[in-house]
Amino acid sequence: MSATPIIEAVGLHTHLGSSHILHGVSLTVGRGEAVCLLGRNGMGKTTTLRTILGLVSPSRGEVRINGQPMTAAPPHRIARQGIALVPEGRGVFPNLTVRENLVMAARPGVDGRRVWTYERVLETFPRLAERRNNFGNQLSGGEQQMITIGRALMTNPDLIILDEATEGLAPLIRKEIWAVIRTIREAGIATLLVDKNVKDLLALCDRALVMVKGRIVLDGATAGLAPDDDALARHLGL
Ligand SMILES: Nc1ncnc2c1ncn2[C@@H]1O[C@H](COP(=O)(O)OP(=O)(O)OP(=O)(O)O)[C@@H](O)[C@H]1O
Repeated sequence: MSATPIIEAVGLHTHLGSSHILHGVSLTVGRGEAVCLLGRNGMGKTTTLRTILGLVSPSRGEVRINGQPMTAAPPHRIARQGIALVPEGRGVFPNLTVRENLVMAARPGVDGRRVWTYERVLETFPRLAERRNNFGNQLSGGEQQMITIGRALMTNPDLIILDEATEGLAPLIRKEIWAVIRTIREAGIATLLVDKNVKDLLALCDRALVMVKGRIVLDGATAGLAPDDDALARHLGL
């Protein structure tokens, strides 16, 4: 196993319009590591992800992916480094079947492996297996979110980034999605998760980062953090 982190962000400053949103954000995600990024609304979590993924350019700071400089690189180059994004909202094609939605995303991983096949994704999401011949527009919100995660898996990634993947989903579906994240983690794929369900995230992740007003104020193992931890509660307004 290589010690080079998959993602290394160093001192990122990002402006959106005339607003200075990120104030020197540094973070790493190592191989196989599950990391969550926590923070109240508007603290800069999505902006951090977008800066790392090349969707916005930082005014200062550096992004390295697998040790290579990738600051503001085009998003498809970053994707080719084995990084898959599951965005907030769905993006499922309404006129394609579940099978077509999944298969169109298939591609080998960075090292050429093709371990995540259509069949394996259906085994991971029995609910999608039942619906495999349905069209995208016949699916519930939770099923659509499962497709977006399934599509990310079909790219045989080293890291999956999930931004609010369980937003607006029923508790039962949310539980199913967390179970899949656990499976993904056990398969050795790193995850970077942003979500509002702090308790669930602490139970799922190895490490937690907490953002306040564009800065990372806490970075530590989740093993030492309880959901009612004082510092955590203060920063998250729990
Ligand atoms: N296009 C924009 N121009 C100016 N400010 C923006 C723009 N987009 C977002 N912001 C501001 O940037 C700040 C950080 O937003 P960001 O979406 O990164 O926060 P977040 O922590 O992901 O919050 P949320 O959980 O609400 O998505 C917010 O205060 C937001 O109002």
